[in-house]
Amino acid sequence: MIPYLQLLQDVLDNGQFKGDRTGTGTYSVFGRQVRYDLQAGFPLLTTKKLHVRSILHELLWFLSGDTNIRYLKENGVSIWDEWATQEGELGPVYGAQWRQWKGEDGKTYDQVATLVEGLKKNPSSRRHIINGWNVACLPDETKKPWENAAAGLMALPPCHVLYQFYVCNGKLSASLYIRSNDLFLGNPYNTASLAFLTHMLAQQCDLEAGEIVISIGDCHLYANHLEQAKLQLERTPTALPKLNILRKPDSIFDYRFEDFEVVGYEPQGHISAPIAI
Ligand SMILES: Nc1nc(=O)c2c([nH]1)NC[C@@H]1CN(c3ccc(C(=O)N[C@@H](CCC(=O)O)C(=O)O)cc3)CN21
Ligand SMILES: O=c1ccn([C@H]2C[C@H](O)[C@@H](COP(=O)(O)O)O2)c(=O)[nH]1
Repeated sequence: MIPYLQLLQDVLDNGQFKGDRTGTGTYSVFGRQVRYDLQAGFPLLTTKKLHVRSILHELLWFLSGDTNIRYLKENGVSIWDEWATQEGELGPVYGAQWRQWKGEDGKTYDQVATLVEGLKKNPSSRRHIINGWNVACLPDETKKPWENAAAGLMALPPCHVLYQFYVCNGKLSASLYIRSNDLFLGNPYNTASLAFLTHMLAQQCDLEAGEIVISIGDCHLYANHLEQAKLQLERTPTALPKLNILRKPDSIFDYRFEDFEVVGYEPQGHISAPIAI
């Protein structure tokens, strides 16, 4: 996970301070790219312990098209609690746009099903995209996330906005644009989630997993994460774990939590950091 640690150092060295929506303040750089070869190991941070359960359940929840935190809470995952309404609603966030993008004609579009079909039938295509940025559903910036959700708008606009997939020489690679990235808390989740998704899609399409490439717009460290970032940089990264998927489900929508086994994940201790809401 050297590219991640280099990015942390980059932001510590070059980040400019600016205020932000949450009132916390961040140090940021604009426009960065990191890449990981999935054949070299599964990209989980070893310089702090990540809650892999949360990452995997969140991805399965996105893929199911669900936008209520009930499923996450039933599985002990609390990472979306702060943005939801009392009823657990987040409005039409990722799951809704991925699986039920609403067209003007009342028709809904399943971008994930279309993606898998396209990867299988027309692998050389340059149009393998999932896009979360549905302008009609963006929140009213003057309202709180849960107020927007209650009004049927997204609680937060998507951060991991645009996914593109690429098939070459029997390998599936993925590129993700993240418009705004919380480098200490969000980025490690986004990286591992993209890696899980790429392995799942590769399995469904009888391909090997290739590379993941992450391009970041506003790449920031919250002002109250600086000490944690420095502590992590004092640590030496160790060998990456390996992902085993224990069966081949019938479709991309049939994966269960128990199907995944991460072998050899031996991270250093967890480093806690406050989340900016
Ligand atoms: N400020 C901010 N950063 C984010 O990364 C973020 C948001 N907001 N809002 C929406 C989602 C929710 N995500 C989150 C939310 C919380 C954690 C977090 O607190 N992680 C802890 C462990 C918590 C757990 O997994 O139970 C960590 O130490 O990684 C991570 C990602 C990513 N997103
Ligand atoms: O997957 C995610 C989701 C969210 N984030 C971070 C990036 C920002 O710190 C906040 C969102 O605030 P905005 O004002 O909407 O940019 O959440 C992330 O890193 N990854």
